[in-house]
This record gives sequence, C-alpha cells and structure tokens, in this order.
Amino acid sequence: MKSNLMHLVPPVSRDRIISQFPKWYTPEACLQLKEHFHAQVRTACQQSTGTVGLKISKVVVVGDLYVGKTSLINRFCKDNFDRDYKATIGVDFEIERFEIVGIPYNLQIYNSTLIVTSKLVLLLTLHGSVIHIVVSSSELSSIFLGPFDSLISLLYFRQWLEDALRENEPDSSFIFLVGTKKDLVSDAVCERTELDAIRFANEMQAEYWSVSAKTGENVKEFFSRVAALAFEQSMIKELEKTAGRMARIGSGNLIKLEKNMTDIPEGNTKVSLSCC
Ligand SMILES: Nc1nc2c(ncn2[C@@H]2O[C@H](COP(=O)(O)OP(=O)(O)OP(=O)(O)O)[C@@H](O)[C@H]2O)c(=O)[nH]1
Repeated sequence: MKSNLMHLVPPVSRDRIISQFPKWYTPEACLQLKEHFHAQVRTACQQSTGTVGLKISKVVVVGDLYVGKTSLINRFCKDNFDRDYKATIGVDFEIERFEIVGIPYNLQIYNSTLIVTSKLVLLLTLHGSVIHIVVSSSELSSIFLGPFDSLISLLYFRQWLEDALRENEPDSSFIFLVGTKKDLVSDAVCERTELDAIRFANEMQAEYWSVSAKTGENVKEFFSRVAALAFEQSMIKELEKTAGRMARIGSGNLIKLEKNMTDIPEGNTKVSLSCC
C-alpha cells in the first residue's frame, strides 16, 4: 500500500526555528523548511544505511476482549470486516507497508488483549514500540469508568501504561485512545462518550479517535496519523544519530539571511529569508 503522507511537518525543528527566529517565521519559510527536512531525511537514511533503507516502527494495540481491536486492524490492513467473533489468542501481528517521502516504511501492528496476555509477553511486545493504541468500545463505555468497560481493565490499563513508559525511552512514544463501533451508537451518545473519552485522553496525554471498523469511518485517517507520527519519530531519531555529520536545522547553512544581521538598524525587523 502506498500512502501519500506529504503533510508531515517536523515539529521539533520547526519549534527550534520559531524560538530562534520568531520574527522571520512565515508559512512560506515553513514550507521550504518542510521540503528541506524531507531532503535531509532522505540524506540521513542514505548516510546511515548506504541506501534509502527500509524503516520499521512498532505499534501496539491493546484493550479489553471483544472491543474491536482485530476488526480495526483488519479494516485498515485488509479492508474487510467480519461480523463473527474469533478471540485473539496471545499476541498477533500484521505488517503494513507505506512509502513516505520516497522512503519505504513498515508499521508492525501488534494486537493483544490486556487481561489474557501474560506479563512477560506484554513487556516483550511493548519493548521498542513507538505508538500505543488503547481500544475501547463506544457502545459499552461507561461515564463512571471513562473509556473502559470494566474496573479490572482500567486497573490493567494503568499498569500497562506504566510498563509501556518504562519499556521505552521517555518522550519517544505516542498514546492513542480509540473508541470503536461508532456505528452502533447514536450521535448523541457518541458525543457524550467522546467528552468523557477526550477528558481521559487529555489526562494521559493521548489523542482520542472515534472509529468504526464496520463502516470504515475514520479508520484510514486514524492510521495515516499513526504512520505519520511514527515515521516522523523514527526520522528524528535518525537525524539525531547523524547530527554530527549533517547541517543542523536552525544553524549552519540551512537558513541564509540575505542581509548581514549586523547591518539591520534597530527596530527594523523586515528581513527576507531564503532557504537553500
Ligand atoms: N457494529 C460493529 N461491530 C464491530 C465493530 N468492530 C468490531 N465489531 C464486532 O465486535 C466483535 C469483536 O470484534 P474483534 O475485533 O474480534 O474484537 P477484539 O477486541 O479483537 O477481541 P479479542 O480478540 O477477544 O481481543 C466482532 O463480532 C466484530 O464483528 C464495529 O466497528 N462496528
């Protein structure tokens, strides 16, 4: 599957630019920076692997039994939906292939149920994962328990979150909360559930998405977001590894000021900016 994720923006680098050059930051400059970032990414890949190598990120999907994890993954990876329920035993996984800014890219999507998976298997699954997706069914969510269907799964979830954060470098992973089976609830119920879910997601610094594997609503958009963030994270790491050998964004030869800064009279901030 080829995905056109050209909307990628390098937030870290952009923030650095804004903080260093607040007065000259413009949408045009941002676009140029984005293009430059993509070029840098390709160069970084070539320098680190000798070719534009395949990148892989790990995504872990967890949640209660029967909430729709397998259906969500199947809708995205195989574009199908099965009404019949077949319980997932242990941990299952799918690989989805993308091409982002010309770079071959794979998402390894692990599917596991919190309650029935052994702790050791869960820890191994979580190790090195970039994206954590917590799935809950919109149909069953209770306003008392937030997006969780039972108190026990809420407790498991808290433990899981701690493990996930411990198994990975700080600030290197993203958490999503996904409400499935959107098609089974009315708009009014959906809205109410969403308010709870968004509040809960904010508490755990997660992003909330409401989807339906049956109709396909929001599924592609959701995984595009997942792929974009995972890819960006993996590229930022790549760039950090090769930082010594490369021009840094915000310094070096990326931004050229047409005028020498020392020539600018005080109070005059109108300087044109060009990217190389
Ligand atoms: N109407 C509707 N039904 C869904 C949706 N997603 C899943 N289901 C149904 O819900 C049941 C459970 O779905 P699964 O995807 O197998 O759930 P799971 O979370 O993978 O379950 P485990 O393997 O036990 O962990 C199945 O009968 C699906 O057909 C949805 O978006 N809408």
